[in-house]
Amino acid sequence: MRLSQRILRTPKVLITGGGGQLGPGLARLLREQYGHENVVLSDVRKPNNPEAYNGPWKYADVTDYKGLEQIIVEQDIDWVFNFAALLSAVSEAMPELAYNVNVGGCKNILDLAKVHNLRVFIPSTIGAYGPASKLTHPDGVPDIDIQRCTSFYGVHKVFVENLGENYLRKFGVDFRCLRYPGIISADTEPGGGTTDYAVDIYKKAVKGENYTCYLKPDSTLPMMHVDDCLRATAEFMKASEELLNIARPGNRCYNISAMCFNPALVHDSIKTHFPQFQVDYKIDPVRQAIADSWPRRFDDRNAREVWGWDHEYDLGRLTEYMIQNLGGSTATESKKASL
Ligand SMILES: NC(=O)c1ccc[n+]([C@@H]2O[C@H](COP(=O)([O-])OP(=O)(O)OC[C@H]3O[C@@H](n4cnc5c(N)ncnc54)[C@H](O)[C@@H]3O)[C@@H](O)[C@H]2O)c1
Ligand SMILES: C[C@@H](O)[C@H](N)C(=O)O
Repeated sequence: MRLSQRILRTPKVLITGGGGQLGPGLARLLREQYGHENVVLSDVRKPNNPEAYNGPWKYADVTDYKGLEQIIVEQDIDWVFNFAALLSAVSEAMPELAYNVNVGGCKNILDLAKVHNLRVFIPSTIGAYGPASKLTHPDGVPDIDIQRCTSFYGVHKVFVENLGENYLRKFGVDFRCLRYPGIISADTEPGGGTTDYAVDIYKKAVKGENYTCYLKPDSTLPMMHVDDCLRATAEFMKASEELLNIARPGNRCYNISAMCFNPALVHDSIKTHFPQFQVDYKIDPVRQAIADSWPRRFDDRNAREVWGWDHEYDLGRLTEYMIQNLGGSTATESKKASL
């Protein structure tokens, strides 16, 4: 009964925390697939992106259960993508608020999913693993590993991964979760994470300025182009409940991976287009400690085998994309222009 209802109609979607780095792009993608009126974008801050004006926009605070419930009922929501969060560096600076949003907000969403029969997507992160994982699995941390995190953000995410899977087992809530790498986008700002340097470095290069990096040159982390991340999210959310239940019963948290790099490698990649571009280093101890505790590589073979995940962007393609979309010219374009 529940399943057939979900299959028969176009889902009505709510994106919470939708005014950040990832929400606007997800809304754009889902509106192309399900129709503009069927995707409600929401946040606690005023609309700050063009997508907010391309369809319904609501104020929604994930720590306010009743307020969320009102939107879910009035808008007849079927699927929720909960993007509301405080990222790793901000969570270290504001741990109480971070707990309320990252844990309390997700608990509200899961409770509402139980009451109103929702499919729920809550992203997790490479930050859901602690220092032991990268030592035990230097070639790629797998989906199932000991998760002893040393950042508040990581601790919150691990709790929500486990709570979501327990709501699946005990109450049948259709909870889904992908552990994202650091995400790189050209048209939206990163929200205060440890991986933000990988966006900022391109902005400086395109402006013709040098960059001072807060992570060490060899701090390797898993990274991903935003289009790969959002496509994975949309595809995973569409995968049938039967497929996911049969493949890995009770288990709904998948790693996804595309590339791994560090500041020195991005610098080299940018220099193939801007040979004069310089990077120096002024280490931020808080973000460096977080980066040091995270996996350098991610093993995402379950996502690839079970529901067909694959990435499109590697570092070379990412660099070309960032330069073009931030208004610069790649080496090939500059060469053509000079002929
Ligand atoms: N961007 C990445 O590199 C990355 C990597 C791994 C996981 N993730 C996860 O993806 C999700 C989206 O990340 P993002 O980069 O867009 O984050 P972001 O920080 O850019 O945006 C988060 C949004 O949440 C909103 N918000 C804060 N408190 C809220 C509240 N009480 N109620 C509703 N909204 C609230 C903020 O206003 C902000 O617009 C998060 O769960 C994050 O942990 C992101
Ligand atoms: C990796 C991810 O969770 C986020 N970009 C952060 O650095 O906090």
